[in-house]
Amino acid sequence: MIQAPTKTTDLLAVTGLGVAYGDPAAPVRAVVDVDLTVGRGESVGIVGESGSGKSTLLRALLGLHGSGAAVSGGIAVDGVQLAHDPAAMRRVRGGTVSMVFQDPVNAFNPAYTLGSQLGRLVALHRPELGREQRRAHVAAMLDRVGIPAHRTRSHPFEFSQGQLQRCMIAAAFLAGRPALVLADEPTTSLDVTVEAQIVELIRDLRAELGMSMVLVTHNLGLVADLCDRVHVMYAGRFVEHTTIRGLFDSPAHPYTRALLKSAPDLDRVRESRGSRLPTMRGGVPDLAAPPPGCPFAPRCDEHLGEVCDRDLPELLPVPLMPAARTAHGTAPAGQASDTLPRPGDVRARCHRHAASALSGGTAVEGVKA
Ligand SMILES: Nc1ncnc2c1ncn2[C@@H]1O[C@H](COP(=O)(O)OP(=O)(O)OP(=O)(O)O)[C@@H](O)[C@H]1O
Repeated sequence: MIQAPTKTTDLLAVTGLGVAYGDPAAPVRAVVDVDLTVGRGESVGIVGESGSGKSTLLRALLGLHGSGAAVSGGIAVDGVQLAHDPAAMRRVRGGTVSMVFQDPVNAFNPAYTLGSQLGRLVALHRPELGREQRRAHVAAMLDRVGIPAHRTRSHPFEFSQGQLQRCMIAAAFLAGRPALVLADEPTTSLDVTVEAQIVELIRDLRAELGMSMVLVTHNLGLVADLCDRVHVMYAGRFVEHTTIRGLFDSPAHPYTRALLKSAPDLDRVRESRGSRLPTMRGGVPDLAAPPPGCPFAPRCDEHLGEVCDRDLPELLPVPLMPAARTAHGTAPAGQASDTLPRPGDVRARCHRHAASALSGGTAVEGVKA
């Protein structure tokens, strides 16, 4: 049985992380100045549109960004700095920190049976186990994720996508003793019923084993199901950091509000009766030549004027809206009040909030943040 981590310091501490691809003279800045901490046993979501840099960020945490990328900033796991130390990164990759990839089909080698691939992983991360113990461990791993042990003799192409995703979850959560699992869109390739089963499996394994998780997704419902707090990412930067309750009840950044409005749900689909569902206008800017000022300004419905086009806003604490403050004092029965946003929980990168803080509540046209 894998033991839950016990120390209280942050397990993951990312500071000023940057990842740039391509020509250094005109780089694609896929991740810019990202700070991220994950405590022991905590689950943190990262949401944003396609192309906002989520997968690049996650891959960089394990040094999987590829040789064409320039990485700057710090990545510390358990207090050990990994960012510019490939040997240290190799020591934690797959062991202390493991990863669930988006596409389970391409994550396995079609030429080898599942048992041999999982067996090699176990041998790498549990060298103390002998051959028979290793076999038993692989069978137990598969059994835990709902795959019959005799399927160790099958090849990856003999499994459905959902079964393969279960196998990948077994590899990430159970082959070694990970303290942190990075999950990149773990349900994107699955239909809704299988998605629900996989979400339940991940939730159960985390509850049982106590590991931390960073979950990257464009699916806000998945974040609500699996995370404690969330960062919203746009054009390579974090633009909002909030609690799950804060995300849905009092989103602070205009981009977060636009994301929530664009998320399809059954009620909205029913109401629209064939008319167009709301979408966000425009697209993520070219990350090789982002607009000056706030990168969301050209698409923002709450644009304040020149300041948004000129100055990049800082990530600042957001004063809670009255509704969120009230909600905090009156948590519904069964709802832990610490899941609700508290003053200081929410930070957003938006001139609107800087203006509001400076003027005592009223947004001011053209204010300098
Ligand atoms: N290997 C690479 N070489 C050059 N540019 C890249 C590379 N990988 C990603 N990018 C660019 O980095 C930016 C961010 O891509 P990334 O895949 O991280 O976004 P994402 O938010 O994860 O999107 P998705 O949800 O579609 O995976 C995009 O502009 C993409 O074209």
